[in-house]
Amino acid sequence: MSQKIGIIGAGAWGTAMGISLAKKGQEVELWALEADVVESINTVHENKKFLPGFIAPENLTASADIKKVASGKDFLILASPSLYLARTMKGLLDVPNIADGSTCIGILTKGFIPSEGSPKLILETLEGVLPESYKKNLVYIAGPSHAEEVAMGKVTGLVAACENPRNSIRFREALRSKGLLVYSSFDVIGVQICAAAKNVVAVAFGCLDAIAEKSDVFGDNTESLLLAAGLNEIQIIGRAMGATHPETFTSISGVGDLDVTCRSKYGRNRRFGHDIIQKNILDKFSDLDDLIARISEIGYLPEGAVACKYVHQIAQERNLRLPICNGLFRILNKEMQPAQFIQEILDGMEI
Ligand SMILES: NC(=O)C1=CN([C@@H]2O[C@H](COP(=O)(O)OP(=O)(O)OC[C@H]3O[C@@H](n4cnc5c(N)ncnc54)[C@H](O)[C@@H]3O)[C@@H](O)[C@H]2O)C=CC1
Ligand SMILES: O=C(CO)COP(=O)(O)O
Repeated sequence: MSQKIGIIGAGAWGTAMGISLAKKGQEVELWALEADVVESINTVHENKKFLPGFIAPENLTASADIKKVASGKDFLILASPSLYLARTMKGLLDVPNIADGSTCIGILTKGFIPSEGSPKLILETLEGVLPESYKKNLVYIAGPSHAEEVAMGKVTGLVAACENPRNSIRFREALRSKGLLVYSSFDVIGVQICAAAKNVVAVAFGCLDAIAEKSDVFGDNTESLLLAAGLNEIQIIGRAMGATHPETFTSISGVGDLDVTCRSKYGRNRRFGHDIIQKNILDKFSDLDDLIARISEIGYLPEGAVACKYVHQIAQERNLRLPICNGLFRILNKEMQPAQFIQEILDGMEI
């Protein structure tokens, strides 16, 4: 039976998910901030700005009216970048099917949300904003899933994490197709940490990858060393923040997503690491706060740069030893030259 699905955020990932769902026959409406994105999806069935080259079925439509997109939907999928997610959600609280809790909500965003105290996880933040009935009922969806490959229908595995198994199963059934395999998890904290922190490691990986291209000292072996040490740091953060299932880190949402984000040609965090070394992209920013405030000037979205600020704060507050994440923080904050970076983190990391 066709279900009504709204997607908030027509970037590459929201659009690719919309294409996948529409191909399944679901009725999908996408909210786009940009008028030209609405226009291009509704006329030529392509998101020319964020996912060019992929044609959507006609049952995927777009609108600039966010409340209309959220209204009357069985499922609502949030796909905004972490910087805008909480603000965007607050604009939807008076939509009747959200106010009464009848729409099942899933989140695709990867990152942390700043707060007055310690940075928060996404579900924790949204639970603080949404009606009480959404507590323990939001579904967090992550895994190794570059938008381009999902839009192509390449076989992809996702994890739907929720403390209420009824909701993860509802999302699993709604999303799954021949190309999209969806598994359930109860470890909402572990899956969120993996999704946010792997982006930080992937920026560091991109730096190493660019350095290794011209190096007699670093190569593929060194990259695997960084990847394994990065997974170790992700586990340290996860354990400190309350991940409940150790196997999350070795699942597709852990090592799987870390691997694809570090190694895929589509990876933007990896690309950002490359651009730090090859294009001196940090030259135009004074420090990490300046970079985050002007992130759109990069021209693509490296969530790992934003998450790095919050991982650093969490590490300081909880006294966590994270040489890769903290080393990258010092680079992005202009406290250390990229050239020093790799050797320093290799000297300091533990596997
Ligand atoms: N692209 C991918 O392959 C995947 C992305 N994700 C995650 O999905 C989230 C969204 O990423 P993408 O779709 O790739 O983004 P994108 O880089 O393709 O698009 C940027 C998005 O930001 C929105 N935006 C810009 N300024 C805004 C504002 N002031 N208020 C609200 N929205 C604003 C744009 O409308 C657009 O939807 C991120 O957290 C990302 O880590 C997760 C898995 C895969
Ligand atoms: O989360 C992703 C893949 O699972 C996307 O990673 P990038 O943002 O680095 O492209």
